[in-house]
Amino acid sequence: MSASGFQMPKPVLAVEGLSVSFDGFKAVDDLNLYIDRNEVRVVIGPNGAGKTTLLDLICGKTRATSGSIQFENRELTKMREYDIVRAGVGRKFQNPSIYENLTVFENLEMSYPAGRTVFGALFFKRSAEVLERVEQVAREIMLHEHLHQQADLLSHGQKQWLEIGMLLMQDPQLLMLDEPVAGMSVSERMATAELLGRISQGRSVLVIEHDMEFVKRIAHKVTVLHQGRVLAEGSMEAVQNNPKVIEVYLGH
Ligand SMILES: Nc1ncnc2c1ncn2[C@@H]1O[C@H](COP(=O)(O)OP(=O)(O)OP(=O)(O)O)[C@@H](O)[C@H]1O
Repeated sequence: MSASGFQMPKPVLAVEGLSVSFDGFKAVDDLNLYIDRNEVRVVIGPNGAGKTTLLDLICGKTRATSGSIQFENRELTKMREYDIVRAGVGRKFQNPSIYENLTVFENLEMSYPAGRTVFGALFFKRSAEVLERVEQVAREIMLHEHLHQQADLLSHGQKQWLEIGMLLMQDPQLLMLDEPVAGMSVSERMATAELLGRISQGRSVLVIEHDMEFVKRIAHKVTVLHQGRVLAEGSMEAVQNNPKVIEVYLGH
């Protein structure tokens, strides 16, 4: 606490001294990263910098060799993948994993957390609460007019939004997205930038992205990874003008 008694809000995610080695090769090397609520953080860096591995570590897919990942006062490095999801961490991979033969509505509905008991999961009903949540999320992801459309008929961008919607059904406090606009049209990119701005309200969003125009549009702060370490961090402008970043990444 400072002399004035003002206390900085604690970051939602605090990654400290995080390392992972694969056969002696350090893919992530003594990494520190802090993300606040309402923040959209973008991680950039050359191929092999450790970006995907960082997300794998946070969601429990890969186990850290050392270091800690504190998420809302819970230590994620000791938790199973499933429990990390339940703790409020959602992750979208590059390829959408929606059910193509189901409607938008059904895809969203089945992503609603089905209650805490086995009984709740088995006798899950279309309660008013679920309906309301589906409609709310569908509006958020711009698919409310497509609720009863089969998912395979959606555009590539709409499929990506649907998957984001499926994650939002669980109301994660941290949402991680790996190259969310890959393959999208210009107008879909613009709409996705606005979508990310909306969904960061009240939560934290961590994005891996190579498209610098898109990064500029969405990032509150940018972290540049290089060889598993943080090379630079700050505003897009500061990072873009950083000679070390230009040398290893942006100058190519
Ligand atoms: N399970 C694994 N076993 C061995 N090596 C791995 C494993 N996962 C990642 N690596 C290595 O770790 C390094 C970092 O990979 P990572 O995929 O995290 O990079 P990235 O920054 O996401 O790159 P890209 O932009 O190409 O996706 C690479 O050299 C990769 O080959």
